[in-house]
Amino acid sequence: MTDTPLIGIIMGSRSDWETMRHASDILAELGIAHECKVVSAHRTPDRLFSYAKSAVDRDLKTIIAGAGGAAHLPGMVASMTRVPVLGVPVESKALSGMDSLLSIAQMPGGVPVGTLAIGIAGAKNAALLAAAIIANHDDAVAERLDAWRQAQTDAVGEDPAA
Ligand SMILES: Nc1c(C(=O)O)ncn1[C@@H]1O[C@H](COP(=O)(O)O)[C@@H](O)[C@H]1O
Repeated sequence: MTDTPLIGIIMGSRSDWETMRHASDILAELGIAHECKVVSAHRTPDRLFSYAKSAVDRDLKTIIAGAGGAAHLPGMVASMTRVPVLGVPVESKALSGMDSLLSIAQMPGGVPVGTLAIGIAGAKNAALLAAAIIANHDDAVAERLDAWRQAQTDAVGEDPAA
C-alpha cells in the first residue's frame, strides 16, 4: 500500500508472517492503508523504540503486534505509546501458543494490551477490531466493514447436510 498507513502490523520474526498475513489480508479487503514490519523487542530493541515512539506523530490509529513464545513485543510497544495495541499470540512449537497468550495477556495494570486468540483467528480478529476502531470516524470504512460482516453471515448456510 502506498497511502499513509493508519494501522501498523508488526511481528517479532518473519516466521510470524504466515499468521500475521491474515490480518494484512483483511485490512486490504477493507481498503485500509496499513504497513507490515518485523520489529522485535529482543532482537531489534532500537527499532522497537523508534517504532513505538514515532507512532503518535505518524498518526497510527492502532498497532497490531504479533509475537510467539516469550512475547514481549506487544507489551513493550504499549509501554511506549498511547496508540491502542492489539496483541496476537502466535502459535509456538514448544507450547502451542500458551506461552505467547499468557505473555501478552498478563500485563500489569496500567499498561493495556488488547489480547486476541492464539494464531490465525486472533490475527483476523485483530484486523477486524482495528477496522472497527477506524470505522467509528470513517463512514466509508464503516460501510465496507458492515458489508464484510454481512457477507460472512450470508455465507453460513442453514442446512448442515448441504
Ligand atoms: N516474541 C518475540 C519477540 C519479542 O517479543 O520481541 N521477538 C521475537 N519473538 C518471537 O520468537 C519466535 C521465534 O522466532 P524465530 O522463528 O525467528 O526463531 C517468533 O514467534 C517471534 O515472534
